[in-house]
Amino acid sequence: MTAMPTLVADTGPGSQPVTLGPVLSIFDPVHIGIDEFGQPVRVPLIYRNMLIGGEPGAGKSALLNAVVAHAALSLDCRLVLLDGKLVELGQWRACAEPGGFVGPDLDAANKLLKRLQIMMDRRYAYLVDCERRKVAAGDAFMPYVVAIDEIAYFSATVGKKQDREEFAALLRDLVARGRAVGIIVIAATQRPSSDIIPTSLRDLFAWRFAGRCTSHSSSDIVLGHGWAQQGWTANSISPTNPGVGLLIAEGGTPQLVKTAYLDDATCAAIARYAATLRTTVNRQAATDTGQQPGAADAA
Ligand SMILES: Nc1ncnc2c1ncn2[C@@H]1O[C@H](COP(=O)(O)OP(=O)(O)OP(=O)(O)O)[C@@H](O)[C@H]1O
Repeated sequence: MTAMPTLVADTGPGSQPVTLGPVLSIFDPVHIGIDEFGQPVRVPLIYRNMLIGGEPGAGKSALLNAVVAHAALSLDCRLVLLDGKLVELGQWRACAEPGGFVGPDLDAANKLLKRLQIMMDRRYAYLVDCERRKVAAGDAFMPYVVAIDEIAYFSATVGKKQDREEFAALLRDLVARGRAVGIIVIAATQRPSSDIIPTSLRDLFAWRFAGRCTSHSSSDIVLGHGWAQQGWTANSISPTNPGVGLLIAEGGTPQLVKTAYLDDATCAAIARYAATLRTTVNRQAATDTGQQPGAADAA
């Protein structure tokens, strides 16, 4: 695990400081579950994106929550959450950036993605100035984890066509260009169809997880064309086994995974702990530098 500082929370006048930590790092691989041999499956997410698809109840939100839990506990990254269902990621709201949680509101989602796009452009300008190709651990610019549940809600369900198309274009740009500047997109959909995930978008996700799918073709839409014909299809996963799915990495072969599951109470407890850590570290940073978190991006 990447070494991170232990933090001391000041719990108020007259009380003893409480030591908080340890914490995680977004530069570490994220534990997402176990493989069919019971071995842990850990995926490096930095400089990568993850697509999660599958039928309703397949376990997509559970996987998304496991990844967001790691990100929330990683004080070296910022969190942005777009939740078309409001309650799937709602528990992590206090861990998100100020203004970084959007519920079922397409206008707000587009505004947030536009802000990220501007920040991405500025980060690229900075990298060009420094003659570098990507952000690194310890940079003034922290990685962002952008979690989206559910893509189709914003890109195909609500609002005006023009706004939905704007959402799809902004998402595509973030997924295509965000990696080098530390923007990691984790996006879930219960509609793995070619209108929601065209091949050109799918191929930009280095990690793809297909929970149970209703057909071979929707499994292929997540994993990549031709895998079902070779016997790798999320259509064969039992509907009574949520959380099981096929995970594929760029250029790799699918592997069967049972994802880690955090129930609501556990998510809430981790979220409270992570929010306390984040408040503490932001307060310390403001005291030490006189700057608010994210100041490097605003400069
Ligand atoms: N890894 C897991 N282990 C055990 N149970 C799981 C796991 N993942 C999901 N489940 C169970 O399946 C249920 C549905 O999971 P989840 O809400 O993540 O599905 P989903 O694919 O996001 O569904 P929807 O598209 O309808 O939101 C959970 O409430 C939980 O009971």
